[in-house]
Amino acid sequence: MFRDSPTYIVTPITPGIIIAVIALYALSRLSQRYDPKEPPVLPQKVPFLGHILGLLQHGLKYYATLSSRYDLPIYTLQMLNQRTYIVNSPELVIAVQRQTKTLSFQPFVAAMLPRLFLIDRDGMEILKRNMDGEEGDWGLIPDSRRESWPILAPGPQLDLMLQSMLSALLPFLNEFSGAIEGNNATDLYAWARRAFTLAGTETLYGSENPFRWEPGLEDAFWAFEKDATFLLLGVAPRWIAGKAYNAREMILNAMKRYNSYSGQENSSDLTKARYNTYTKYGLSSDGIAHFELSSIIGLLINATPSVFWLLFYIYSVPGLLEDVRLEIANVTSTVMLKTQDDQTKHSINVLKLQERCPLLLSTYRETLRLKTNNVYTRWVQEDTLLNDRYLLKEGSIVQVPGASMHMDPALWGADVKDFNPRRFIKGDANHRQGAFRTFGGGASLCPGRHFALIEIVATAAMFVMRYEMEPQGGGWREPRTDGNDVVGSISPPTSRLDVAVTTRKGYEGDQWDFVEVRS
Ligand code: HEM
Repeated sequence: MFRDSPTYIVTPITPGIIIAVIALYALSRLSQRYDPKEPPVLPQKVPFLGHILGLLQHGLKYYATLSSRYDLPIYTLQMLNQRTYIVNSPELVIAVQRQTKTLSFQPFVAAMLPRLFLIDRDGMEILKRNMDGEEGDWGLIPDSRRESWPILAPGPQLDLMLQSMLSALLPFLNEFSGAIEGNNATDLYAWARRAFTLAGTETLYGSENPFRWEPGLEDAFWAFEKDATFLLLGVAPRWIAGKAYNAREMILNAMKRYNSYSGQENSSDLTKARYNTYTKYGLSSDGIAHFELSSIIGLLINATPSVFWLLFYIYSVPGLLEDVRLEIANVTSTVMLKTQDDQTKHSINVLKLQERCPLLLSTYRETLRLKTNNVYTRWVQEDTLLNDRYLLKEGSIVQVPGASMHMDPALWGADVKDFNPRRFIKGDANHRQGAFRTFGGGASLCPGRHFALIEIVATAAMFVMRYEMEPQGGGWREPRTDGNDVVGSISPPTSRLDVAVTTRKGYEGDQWDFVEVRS
C-alpha cells in the first residue's frame, strides 16, 4: 500500500533515521542531570530503550523482576526522555496517595477516556472541569463520586443491590443441578462471564436491561474487553482491534436505545444517581451512554475473573475444598419442604458468611493478591518531596505496580509466591497498610469492593456446597494469564479451563437460596 502512495517514500534507511532522531531527542533531554534527591536510577543494557524493550518483552512482570533484583523502596526508570518512578514500599505508597494536589491522574484520564469510551470533545470538556475537586465541591467527577459512592458503601442501598444481584445469579447457579457424572463439560470462565454479565447488568439497569433483551451483547462486551488495551493505544483502532471496535459500537448503540426510552427509570439507585449527575452537567442522552460504558467495565472486568480464580483455587488446592465446605455448612440452614416428594431446601446466610467463614474470606483475598495486575499511575504536576526524602520531578510519572508489591517477600513472607489460603485468616490487619493493592488506594480506592466481596464470595459458597468439579483431560493445571492487559486489575485466564460439574452426592434435587443478604 505504501509503495503506491506518492506521499510516503519508504526506504530501508527510514527506520534507522527514525530511531536516530528519537535517540538524539532523548539524549538532548537527558543532558539535564538527575537531582541527588531523586530516587536511584536503574541501569539498562540498551541506553534509553532497555526498559521499554523489557516491558515489551515481559509485560507488567518486568516491574516485579526489577523490584526483586534491586530491592529498593523507590527507583527511577529512564525511558527515552521520560522518567518514571516505581514505588515499592507501603509507606511511600501512602505518601503518594496523599499528594492529591501535585500527583494527578487527570492527564491519563484525559488521554484514555476518548480512546476507550469514545467520549467526544464536549463530553471531555465537561469531565475535565474541576476533575480533582481543587476548586471546591463541584464538577462531574466530584459530584458523581459524592452521589454514587455512598450507595456502594455498606448500608440499605447496597443491600438492595446485593439482593438483586444474588437472586439474578441463582438461575446460573441452578444450571448444573441434575447434572450427572460424565455428561457435561463446561468452560468455567465462559460460565462466570455469562452469569456475572447478565446478573450484574440486570442489577444495574433493571427490567429494561439491554443485556437481557439484545442478543449478542454479552459476547460483545467481552470482545471489547479482550482488546481494550489496543484501543487504548489510539493508533488506527479500527484496524488493529476491529472486533473490539465493532463490539464497543454495538454496546454503545444498545445503551443509547436504553437511554432513549428512559430505561433508567426502572433501574438501580446507582444508575439513577449517575444519570442525574450526568444530566445536571448537560450531557445528552447519547453522551451518557459513553460514560455508562465505564460503569459496566467497573462492574464486570475484575469481579468476573475473580470468581473464576477463586473457584479454581478452592477446587485445585489439596484439602481446601473440604475445609471451606465445613465452614459454609455452619452458616447454612436446612429445612424439609412440605411438598409431595419431601424436597430439602438449604439457605446460605450471607451476613454470617462474612462473620464466620474466615478461611473462605482469606482464600478470596489470597486469590486477589496473586492475580492482581494493576498499576496505580499518577502524573507529577510539580516538584514533590516524598516523605521529606525523595524528590519527584515535575513532568515525570509515578507508578505503583500492584503485582510487584504483592510479590515482595519482605511484606508477605518467604512463601510469597505460593498460594496460601490461610494468609489473611486474621484479616488485613496483620499486613502492612498500603501493601494490598488490588482495589487501588487513596482518593480512587475502589468503591465497589464491598459489592464485589459479597457477590463473589456468596457465589463461590453456593457453588462449592452444591457441586463437585473435576478438570477435563487430566489433573488441575493453572490457566495462563495475559501480562500485558492494562485495563483490568485482575488478570483473566487466557487459556480455557474445561470442567465437569456434577451435583454432590446426597444433595440431588435439593433447593438452594441466599438469606440475610446484607453488607
Ligand atoms: C474484585 C473486583 C474489583 C476489583 C479488583 C476492582 C478494582 C478497582 C481499582 C484498582 C480501582 C481504582 C482505579 C484507579 O485507581 O484508578 C477501581 C475503581 C472503581 N471501581 Fe472497582 N474493582 C472491583 C469491583 C468493582 C465493582 C463490582 C464495582 C461496581 C459495583 C466497581 C466500581 C468501581 C468504580 C466506580 C471505580 C472508579 C472510582 C473512581 O471514580 O475513582 N468495582 N476498582
